[in-house]
Amino acid sequence: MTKTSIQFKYVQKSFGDNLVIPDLSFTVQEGEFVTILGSSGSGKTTLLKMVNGLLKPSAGEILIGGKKLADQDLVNLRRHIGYVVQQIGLFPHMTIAQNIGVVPKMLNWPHEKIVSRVTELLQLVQLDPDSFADRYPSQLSGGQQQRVGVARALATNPPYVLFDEPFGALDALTRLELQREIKRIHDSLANKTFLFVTHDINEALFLGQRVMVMHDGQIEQFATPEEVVTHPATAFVKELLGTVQQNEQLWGRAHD
Ligand SMILES: Nc1ncnc2c1ncn2[C@@H]1O[C@H](COP(=O)(O)OP(=O)(O)OP(=O)(O)O)[C@@H](O)[C@H]1O
Repeated sequence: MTKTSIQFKYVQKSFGDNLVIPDLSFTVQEGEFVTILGSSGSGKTTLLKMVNGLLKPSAGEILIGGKKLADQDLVNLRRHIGYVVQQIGLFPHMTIAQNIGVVPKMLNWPHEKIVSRVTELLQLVQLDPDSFADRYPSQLSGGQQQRVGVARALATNPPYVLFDEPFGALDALTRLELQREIKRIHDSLANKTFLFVTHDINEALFLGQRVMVMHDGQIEQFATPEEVVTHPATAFVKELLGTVQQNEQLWGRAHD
């Protein structure tokens, strides 16, 4: 039986007079990989930040694992929610191992447990522990740093992981490689709910078991990639998909 993991009920968010999210309701099931796609300023980051309590809704209710977010201790909640962002913010003066182990250390895990968890996570994100554990962030490529960011977010084995444009700054090939990796990681970890914000339509369609298309703080469509492609629900979704087709046509023409 599927279990509800994250639920928004009539959520509204304003910044001052600016009503960014007028009325948002949706449900994500435990273990789902949901991608959130939308134009710039459509409220995607705001949505993610409301899930981990960095922002509070102006009205409505959010439930995480069936419990009201408003009633939960935020420090404790964030330990159960991994967060990966584009500017991943590794600590420059700490080694890769120390960066990944930062939260376990804060939680007073024994040293041996941290070392074995860091090794396991480096292997999971396909960075050889012998070669990478003792390096510093500046000695890694952008793609490798993002892998460390993913490892760090998974350190305490959180049931929920939020990704905000994690691969946005990477070149196309590295991006493709990391997309495959993140899909493999989701498949290999049981019951982890991933919410993944992206501007990239192909990325959203490739990764998401369901894709949420947002525009002006509202959901235009929330469906499987197949459904989105074959039955775009609104003119906006159609237009968005049209941009990909247009790119493909241009590409085709360039290679005629
Ligand atoms: N802290 C804030 N104070 C005031 N306005 C904000 C704040 N955070 C976001 N906004 C506004 O809310 C709207 C939605 O922003 P948000 O960052 O959620 O969009 P987004 O879909 O993630 O955009 P992008 O794809 O460009 O990152 C924007 O108009 C933004 O200017």
